[in-house]
Amino acid sequence: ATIRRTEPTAGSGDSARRFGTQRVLVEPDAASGVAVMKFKNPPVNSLSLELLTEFIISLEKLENDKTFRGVILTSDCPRVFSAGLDLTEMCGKNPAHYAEYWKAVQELWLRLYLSNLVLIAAINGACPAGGCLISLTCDYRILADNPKYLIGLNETLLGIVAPFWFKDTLVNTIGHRASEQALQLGLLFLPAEALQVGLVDQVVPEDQVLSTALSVMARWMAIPDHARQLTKNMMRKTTVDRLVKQRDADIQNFVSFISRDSIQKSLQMYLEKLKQKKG
Ligand SMILES: CCCCCCCC/C=C/C/C=C/C(=O)SCCNC(=O)CCNC(=O)[C@H](O)C(C)(C)COP(=O)(O)OP(=O)(O)OC[C@H]1O[C@@H](n2cnc3c(N)ncnc32)[C@H](O)[C@@H]1OP(=O)(O)O
Repeated sequence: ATIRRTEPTAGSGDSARRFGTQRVLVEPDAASGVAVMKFKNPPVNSLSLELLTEFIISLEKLENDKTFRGVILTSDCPRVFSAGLDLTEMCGKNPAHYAEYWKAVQELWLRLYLSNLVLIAAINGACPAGGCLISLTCDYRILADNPKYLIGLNETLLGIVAPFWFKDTLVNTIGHRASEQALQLGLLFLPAEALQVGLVDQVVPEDQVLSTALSVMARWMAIPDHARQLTKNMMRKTTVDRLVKQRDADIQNFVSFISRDSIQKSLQMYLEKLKQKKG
């Protein structure tokens, strides 16, 4: 993927010179040190290998540019933040592809979860499974108050299982008992429920998600970076190390699990159900 610069937005000067890739738009504001990263992989921002790769490249570019201290993650696709991992990457492929794909999923989580940036999820659409995981890696989550925008780790509804580091991220956010129930039942929470259980930090009207994210960002960026970053690292490093210590085993575990005939059948049936739903 190549990073492309696009023309500055009207009346904004150099600080808003947008850049990004085909599937990840980056709207940087050097003056404030905040960049907005938008997933743009229509129709539902499914986390394809290309999107994951482009996301990692764009995130790394922002982390290496000391101008930026905070990133807001949001969607350029209407009604959906992200539909989660791209199911077509996990069925009908070969073990080598599954391994490559899972390595990219791990990489995205590792980079987001321990990022030195302030990360705020401006959740402007449905946020199941992998989409929910991305929002959980952020420091703060704002969800649009729309009953269609469900959020949760619903993997069991597909007949699969969220891996331990998905589980750990959820437990770190909503606690063990709430996670135990949510993961086993594959719960997708309504905005009010997500707020109540602590899955999101704020629920606001849809047209206020981005502005709320910007004002929350200002509050987080008022904290001296080094102190905040060391504290974030203190809170999250044990969780990250659990995966780092067994990354290859986790990949092998994924490949053997996803390659099972029963799992392949579940995923194919789930994909077909998604397509029938439209018919
Ligand atoms: C013992 C331990 C073992 C551990 C090993 C690990 C095991 C594996 C772990 C996996 C973790 C998995 C995480 C995931 O993220 S799996 C993906 C889960 N995602 C979902 O369940 C969401 C599915 N999608 C939806 O619910 C809806 O699409 C929506 C609410 C997001 C949006 O609805 P709507 O706007 O009505 O759009 P459509 O449903 O019509 O979809 C449009 C189009 O997109 C296709 N599509 C939707 N979601 C996905 C997806 N996740 N991947 C690929 N494609 C998707 C859908 O099929 C439609 O396609 P079209 O008909 O061709 O247009």
